[in-house]
Amino acid sequence: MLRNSLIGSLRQIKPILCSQSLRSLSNGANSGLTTIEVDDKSGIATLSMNLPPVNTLTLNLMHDLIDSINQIECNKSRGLILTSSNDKVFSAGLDLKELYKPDQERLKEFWTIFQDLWLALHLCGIPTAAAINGHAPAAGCIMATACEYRVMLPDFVIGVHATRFSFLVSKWMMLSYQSVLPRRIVERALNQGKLFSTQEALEVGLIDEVAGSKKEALAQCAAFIGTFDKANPIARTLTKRMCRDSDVTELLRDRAGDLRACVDYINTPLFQEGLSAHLEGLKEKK
Ligand SMILES: CC/C=C\C/C=C\CCCC/C=C/C(=O)SCCNC(=O)CCNC(=O)[C@H](O)C(C)(C)COP(=O)(O)OP(=O)(O)OC[C@H]1O[C@@H](n2cnc3c(N)ncnc32)[C@H](O)[C@@H]1OP(=O)(O)O
Repeated sequence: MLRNSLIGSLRQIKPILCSQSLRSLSNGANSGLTTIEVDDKSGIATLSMNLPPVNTLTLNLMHDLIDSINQIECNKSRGLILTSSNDKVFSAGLDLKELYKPDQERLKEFWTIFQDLWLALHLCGIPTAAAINGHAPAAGCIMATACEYRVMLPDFVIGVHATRFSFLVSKWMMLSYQSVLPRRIVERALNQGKLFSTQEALEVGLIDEVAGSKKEALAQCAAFIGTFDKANPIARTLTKRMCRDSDVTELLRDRAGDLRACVDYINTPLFQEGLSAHLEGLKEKK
């Protein structure tokens, strides 16, 4: 919807054609893996991921997230807060089972929808914030960095630890990380495969605030969204897009090339062996 129009022209505002009223958000044709609650007073929408046990980004969850982001934008909510219904995990990142000995066509679909989700979050016209109420490794962290503000609960971890199991990240994922953290910290953290504790994440600036509870985190995100009250919404949206233009263009200029590179890499023995060991490690943890 709004995001798709940007593929043609990043600087243009697409007229909002949606006709649903603000309070009538439903999950329509999606699989029900997300819920949307709109606060009557503030008009802010809370978008919760709800795929037990750990909100892995499966094809269906990513589809539902994109659908929900589009609905929230179309219904002219004042802002979007991304969070999780699970009280220990924000999101465990991409569904590793989709990457292990994958069916090639499904893998292409999977990677393409991951690109779509990143674009949907990155280009969302309204203010966005993440209430990180649990662990946020890998793509869980990338989703949070695509939002404009991050509030996290104590005693969890966040970061992109891909190199620990011989994964690479695409340049657009690195840019997302780099839009929040200084380049030298990103370089070191990506190379180390570092997962930051909540306190470390606050100290380096990966998150903006720590909250004592989910309720507080949601309130802090809402307060952040309220800071835009004096800005004209259209001017704000255009300015946000201008600020994000180079990162988004990096992906849009060659989406097919990114897809090819990822599919090729995922099919290498290096990747598959690292992934197999990682999956074993997750099983042995029990
Ligand atoms: C040019 C570029 C080239 C190439 C690109 C190539 C590659 C692309 C990859 C790019 C970057 C990667 C992005 C990703 O997001 S990969 C996903 C990485 N995520 C993880 O490694 C997280 C793993 N999970 C955990 O660490 C823990 O589960 C977590 C989140 C801390 C929660 O812990 P806990 O509450 O104790 O829960 P369990 O560990 O017991 O997990 C419950 C259950 O879920 C299964 N599971 C967990 N995470 C995943 C996952 N990501 N995918 C699939 N399944 C997962 C886990 O195995 C348990 O299953 P069980 O059946 O045993 O109950």
